[in-house]
Amino acid sequence: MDNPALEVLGVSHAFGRVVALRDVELVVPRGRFVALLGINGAGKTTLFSLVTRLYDNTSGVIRVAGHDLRRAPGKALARLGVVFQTRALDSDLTVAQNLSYHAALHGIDRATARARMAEVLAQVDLADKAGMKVAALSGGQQRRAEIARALLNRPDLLLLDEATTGLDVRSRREVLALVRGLTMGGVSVLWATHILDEIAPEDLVYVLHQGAVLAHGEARDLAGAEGLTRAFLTLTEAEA
Ligand SMILES: Nc1ncnc2c1ncn2[C@@H]1O[C@H](COP(=O)(O)OP(=O)(O)OP(=O)(O)O)[C@@H](O)[C@H]1O
Repeated sequence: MDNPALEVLGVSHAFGRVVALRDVELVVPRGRFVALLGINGAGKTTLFSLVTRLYDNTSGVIRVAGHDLRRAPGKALARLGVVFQTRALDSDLTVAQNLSYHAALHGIDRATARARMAEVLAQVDLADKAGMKVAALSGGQQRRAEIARALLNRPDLLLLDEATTGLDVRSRREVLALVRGLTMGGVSVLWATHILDEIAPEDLVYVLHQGAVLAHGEARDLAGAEGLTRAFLTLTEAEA
């Protein structure tokens, strides 16, 4: 259990001539909320696609909870929960139907799935919505249902790609608070965002720009006296 939840070591990726990631080094320690901060095109989704094995990483090493993604993909992916940018639930099915389908995909037996469903719906405060069609939920509730889905296999590491996109201010705050709360229960989080005010002073932050990590550390240290927005602009403008 001492291994970091995620280690990305010397990882690069290109789409033809477009270099999307350059020698990226990133670590998510156990129980931490880590923000991956970058503007559109920085490489956040590409990094997530490598960690989820949508793309094969041909350079460097990626380990999830100590399991090498190339040598032991099954073990590594079993420790992972993912909330993608695009909606992943079937809106014509109920929350419970969506979750049981996903549990079956993970090879979780029916009795365990039923218990886990109750557990994860309570974690995201949707215990009373299991029987509702996804289409009837608010945007914030749908995001929470997606987080519940990602928690079904009790992951060590939760990846969320721009999870608050399209949500109003209140729902955004709720989703963020909920995910931060999960770290108290031992889940480690990698939260990709371009929204600076989603980051708290105690968070670990990786600033990704044009595929490279420009800086990392606790947000309060990166922000210094000038504040995080100014520090981010200074870092990324120097590279523009
Ligand atoms: N399938 C692809 N084919 C070609 N180029 C791609 C592909 N996917 C991403 N890219 C390019 O790789 C770079 C990184 O893109 P990526 O989607 O990872 O960034 P991002 O930080 O997730 O941005 P966004 O927030 O807009 O999703 C960009 O220059 C993008 O145009």
